[in-house]
Amino acid sequence: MEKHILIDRSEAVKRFRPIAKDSHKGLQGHALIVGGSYGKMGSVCLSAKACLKSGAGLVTAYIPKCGYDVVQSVVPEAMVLTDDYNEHITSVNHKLSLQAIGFGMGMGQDLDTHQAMFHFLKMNSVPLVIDADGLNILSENKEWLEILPKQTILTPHVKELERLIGHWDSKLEMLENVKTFAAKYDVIVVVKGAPTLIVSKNVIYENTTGNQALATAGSGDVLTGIITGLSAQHYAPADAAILGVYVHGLTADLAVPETGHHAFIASDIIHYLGKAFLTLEQ
Ligand SMILES: NC(=O)C1=CN([C@@H]2O[C@H](COP(=O)(O)OP(=O)(O)OC[C@H]3O[C@@H](n4cnc5c(N)ncnc54)[C@H](OP(=O)(O)O)[C@@H]3O)[C@@H](O)[C@H]2O)[C@@H](O)CC1
Ligand SMILES: Nc1ncnc2c1ncn2[C@@H]1O[C@H](COP(=O)(O)OP(=O)(O)O)[C@@H](O)[C@H]1O
Ligand SMILES: [Mg+2]
Repeated sequence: MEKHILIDRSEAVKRFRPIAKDSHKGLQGHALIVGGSYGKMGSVCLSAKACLKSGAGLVTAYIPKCGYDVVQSVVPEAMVLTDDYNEHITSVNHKLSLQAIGFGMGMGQDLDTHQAMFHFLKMNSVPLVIDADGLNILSENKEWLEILPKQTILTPHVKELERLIGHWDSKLEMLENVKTFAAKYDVIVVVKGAPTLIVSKNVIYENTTGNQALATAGSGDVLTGIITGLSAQHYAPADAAILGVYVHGLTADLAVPETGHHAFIASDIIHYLGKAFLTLEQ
């Protein structure tokens, strides 16, 4: 029989590791956030900042040239590498030693960007989180799923999931199809929604945190940053996904008594991350 596990505080605490007193930024992991295109650089800012605020020691953003001033100004803690091209990504060239990569937010789907993603996937062996246009490009090139690093984390919302695995008629059929897909390609699928479900090795995890305040632009970009930040700290991929989804939802639960549902925006997820992580240390 399949296992169905609710992600509650005890499941999160089981996985959470406080930061060691003698740690330093080198030990906290270096994450690369690859994404952005003209008009969608905010997605990278949100991801990079969430990644830092989840404990990653170093974060570099890899973006098209036009986003340089934006990311340097909005997230001064992050380093920035730029593509040769101005408005979208055409290659992913770096010589960094990395512990995790978050890929795809705001990236667009230009054909040059397809090529860049293919060459990147062929060369890359670093733990990977793929979101948004990274998923959309994969959906157009399904044979590339074979070259993903094992246990890559995919974070589709329902529409992105449908592009990836095709149509379903019931939630049961969707879950069956996601399980088959996850097993075939040895990936972890975070099916974002209300509630978010995580499918990993034939186990379905159902998140218990979060609310409708998260129905706001950029909240998925923040989740990708959080999961990438945890992956950079050597959390096993499933643990990074489970803990990431839990704290992401918890920020909204903690915030709503103060912000209400309407005024809560993706930056507030980042703002409340400290309070959310603190609940796990108590
Ligand atoms: N500030 C920035 O820079 C931001 C940049 N962003 C970047 O923009 C790019 C495009 O991403 P995207 O998700 O907006 O476009 P897309 O995949 O076509 O999905 C849209 C359609 O999907 C559906 N849908 C979505 N969620 C659903 C759900 N839970 N449950 C059910 N359906 C759902 C819904 O379809 P409908 O229901 O209207 O048929 C909706 O109209 C991407 O790179 C992203 O990173 C954004 O992150 C925003 C902030
Ligand atoms: N009504 C809701 N209840 C709980 N979580 C929600 C709700 N609406 C959206 N979310 C969460 O917000 C995030 C939205 O991600 P996504 O659609 O990728 O946003 P974006 O692309 O704008 O960053 C997901 O983590 C999803 O689970
Ligand atoms: Mg998204």
